[in-house]
Amino acid sequence: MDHARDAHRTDLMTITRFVLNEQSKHPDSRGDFTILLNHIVLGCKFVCSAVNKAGLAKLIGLAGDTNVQGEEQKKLDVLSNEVFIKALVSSSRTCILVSEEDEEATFVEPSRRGKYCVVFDPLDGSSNIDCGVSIGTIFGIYMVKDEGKPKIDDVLQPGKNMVAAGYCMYGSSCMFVLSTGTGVNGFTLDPSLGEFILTHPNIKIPNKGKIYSVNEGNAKNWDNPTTKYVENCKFPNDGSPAKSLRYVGSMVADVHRTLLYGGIFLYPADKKSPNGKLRVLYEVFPMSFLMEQAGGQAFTGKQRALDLVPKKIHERSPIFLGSYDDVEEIKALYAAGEQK
Ligand SMILES: O=P(O)(O)OC[C@H]1O[C@](O)(COP(=O)(O)O)[C@@H](O)[C@@H]1O
Repeated sequence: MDHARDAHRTDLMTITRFVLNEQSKHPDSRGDFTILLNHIVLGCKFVCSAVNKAGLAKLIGLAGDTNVQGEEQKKLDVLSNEVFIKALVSSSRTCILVSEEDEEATFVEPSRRGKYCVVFDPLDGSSNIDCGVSIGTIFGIYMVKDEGKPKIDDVLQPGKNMVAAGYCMYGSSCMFVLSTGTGVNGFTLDPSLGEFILTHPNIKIPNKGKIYSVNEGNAKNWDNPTTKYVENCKFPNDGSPAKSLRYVGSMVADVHRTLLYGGIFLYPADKKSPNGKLRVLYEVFPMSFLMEQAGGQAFTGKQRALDLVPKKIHERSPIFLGSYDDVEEIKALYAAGEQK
């Protein structure tokens, strides 16, 4: 699809108009879904402007605290987290919030409570924040079972139960990519309008790609199927050309490229981190939801990623996601490994 040529055909479809149209697919939510998404969009615009002027506004560097992951928090991590917590609570459409930066889930007070649970990574790619390389925000949305009595089990659900997921990438352009369960659409922020405009309608990932994306620095600790798969990418044994390696080190940026160009992104388990590094609720699930909606797939090394049932809110899982045929290859290697 030639997005630039088709842009005029999407007749300046703003994300607000788009979501309003989507709203008709959520007849039960009385506009709640639109209001919630507009508050997430507002949070992304706020963070986008803070990231753009980080160097000028002394927002570079460490905040001085450590988060639940044991990571030193960056000033922008803390600011982004506060922005999204405020935006989500002020929407009066949420009841449980799970953030990468907060040890415990936030239960919204009854007077401002709504029916949605939001899991999010307010600023993903922290290792790239201070050098201006693309970073992003990732989110997933669940419906609460009983609005009157929200429980932590309402977010410890399989990823396939999410009603929407998305990310916002703060890169050379600011892009908001969203799925509400009926395909994936991309919106580019027009800074002069302050509006996200539909520029990438109905994104479909190519069935097979020419790119693999992994931190090869961990190679010595990988298991056999992963080692074999990456070896095949570099030295294909079927005469096909070698894949190119691309790795930004920000999941949002690496997954965004994979979604548009095809190929595979993997963060496997290794001897040092047997559950991998990436968090199930607010990294693995939203990206897997988007990948499946775009025609790709997401695999943990053992199962379909969206079938996972997390036991803890900051649980980690290995992940292999991207073009359908590329992920099939690694699934076959793990299946073969199991037979041995
Ligand atoms: O530096 P590594 O080990 O390759 O890890 C990079 C991965 O870690 C992350 O930065 C983790 O996310 P946070 O920065 O939000 O903690 C991902 O964005 C990225 O894919």
